[in-house]
Amino acid sequence: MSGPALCFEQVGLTLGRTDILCEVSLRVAAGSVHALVGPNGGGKSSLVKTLLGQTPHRGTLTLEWPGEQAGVIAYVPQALEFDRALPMTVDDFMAAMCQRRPVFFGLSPHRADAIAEALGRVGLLDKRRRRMGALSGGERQRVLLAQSLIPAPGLVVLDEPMSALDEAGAAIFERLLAGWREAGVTVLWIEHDLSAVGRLADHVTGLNRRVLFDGPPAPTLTPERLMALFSTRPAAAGLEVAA
Ligand SMILES: Nc1ncnc2c1ncn2[C@@H]1O[C@H](COP(=O)(O)OP(=O)(O)OP(=O)(O)O)[C@@H](O)[C@H]1O
Repeated sequence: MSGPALCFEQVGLTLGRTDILCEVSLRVAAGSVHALVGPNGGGKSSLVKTLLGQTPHRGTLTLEWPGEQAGVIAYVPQALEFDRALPMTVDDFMAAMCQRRPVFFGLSPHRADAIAEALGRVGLLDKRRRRMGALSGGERQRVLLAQSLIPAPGLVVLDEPMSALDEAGAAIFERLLAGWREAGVTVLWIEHDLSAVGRLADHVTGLNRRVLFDGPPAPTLTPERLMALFSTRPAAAGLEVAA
């Protein structure tokens, strides 16, 4: 399914007395892979939370879906902790995320094939009966990616999806990203690995409470801009658009 364009206009967020986001305006093109980069605490997850309706905000936020109806939004969080003793298997988790039928009735026949296919795509078919709490961090991250595939999304929101992945996991992630790109899905991707962003994103926005730069990765990710972005004090400068 083709993805929407996203339009953030003058989005602001203040929690307590702290300004988390200040006048953030940016556009994410339909069907593009758009990376958000910036320092810890720079407001990337908060911006995503405004998009997902999880936090009140100022300004406007528009999703422009290509058809009459809004499509599916998939979200892959940074991490998910599970008690090691919790008797929830990978299959149970996938069922809870992807089907309407209560998990205690088992996998819905309607979704079983899709769940098997998604777990196969992330290389976890052989671990489907393992408890979520017994998986490694990277394996859990792969499960989080698998659940984002069902039902087929038009918009995928990723919060540091590669942080726990090894080389094989990163290759799997890259294949998923290529699939989304090919299908015209819009991907908004928070990432700290700037070389991955340079290699895989169509567009990158530098965020530290406000937008410090915005453009295609190659001309935009200059040492000077990165220095300004990751310096301890958020720059007062506003939007800078790369050619
Ligand atoms: N409920 C809250 N009340 C007050 N401050 C908050 C609240 N939630 C988040 N913050 C603050 O908002 C700022 C932005 O946090 P956010 O998680 O959006 O940053 P981030 O760019 O995603 O960081 P990271 O790269 O570390 O994941 C942080 O300084 C954080 O402490």
